[in-house]
Amino acid sequence: MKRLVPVLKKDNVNLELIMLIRTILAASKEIAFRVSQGDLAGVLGSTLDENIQGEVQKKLDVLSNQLLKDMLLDDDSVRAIASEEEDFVVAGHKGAPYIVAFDPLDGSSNVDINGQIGTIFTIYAARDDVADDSELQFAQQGKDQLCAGYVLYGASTLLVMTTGGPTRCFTLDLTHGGYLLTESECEIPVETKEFAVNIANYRYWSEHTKTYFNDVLYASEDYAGSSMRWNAAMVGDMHRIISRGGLFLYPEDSRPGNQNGKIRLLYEANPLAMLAENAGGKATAAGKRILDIQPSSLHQRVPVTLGSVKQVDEFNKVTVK
Ligand SMILES: O=P(O)(O)OC[C@H]1O[C@](O)(COP(=O)(O)O)[C@@H](O)[C@@H]1O
Ligand SMILES: [Mg+2]
Ligand SMILES: [Mg+2]
Repeated sequence: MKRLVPVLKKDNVNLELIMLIRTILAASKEIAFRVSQGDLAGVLGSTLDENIQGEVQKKLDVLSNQLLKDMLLDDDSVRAIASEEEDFVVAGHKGAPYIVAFDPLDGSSNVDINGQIGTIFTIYAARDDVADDSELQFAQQGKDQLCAGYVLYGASTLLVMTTGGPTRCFTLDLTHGGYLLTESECEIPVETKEFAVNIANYRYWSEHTKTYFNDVLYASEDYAGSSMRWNAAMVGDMHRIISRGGLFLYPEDSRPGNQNGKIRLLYEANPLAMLAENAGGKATAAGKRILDIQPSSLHQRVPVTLGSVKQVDEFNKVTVK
């Protein structure tokens, strides 16, 4: 089985970027260990604090954020970082080449039930035309990501990553502690009958979104025999789609603050959109290619339609007017 670094070298990834990726993965191994210890290490449960999104932070949200933040700010190739759990951009090393954004723990509501959780990350080139700690560092379109990936803390710890080429899957080998290549080129089937959505939100959806469910998913013969899955962790739903196809939906809805849904552009939608596209899938927001969206704020949300090309197109045909 091929190890991570030789694979990245063969992909012509420069050494400095390889070293930065290794920093992120070193933090992910520490998080994987803490997650596996669960109550033994007292890491389950919530804190009394809220993040800028108004979400009560889990202890593991805070712990995984601190691990990534400390290791990244210790890396002298990092100019700045942004995180779901940090209100603002945190400056790193002056003149350094890269900036990193991350969702330290995706699927937080699964922490206390031993459900699927993960870490999502993305790397861009640092901008020299704005201040190191300016939000504008991260006002870059998703198509300019240098690297995007997630680590899934499931039965096995998996890394799914692209550096602009194929989306590849690596498995953490606990015997020597390294990630080994287990899927060289992930491919999302163009057409499937599986979809992922929190159906409990139906009442808050737009008429167009309801029409897609009523007329397409529930009524059309094409979807007879289809099945629904919802992991309550986008990384988990994403990994199923990377593995066997399907559609992930988090539409906008009428609840306060959800006019653009729940998923954050910078450290959730953009990295997963790049992985999906490089695996032959598609990722849109209200019909627009997510990777073409010009970001306007650090924690902005976008409605997400991601997965098998045929299903994404069908959803947009019905819902985008
Ligand atoms: O609670 P809901 O509405 O089902 O939302 C679940 C979604 O929220 C998220 O958990 C948000 O991410 P965080 O856990 O990182 O806050 C997604 O992973 C998941 O797809
Ligand atoms: Mg998340
Ligand atoms: Mg999170």
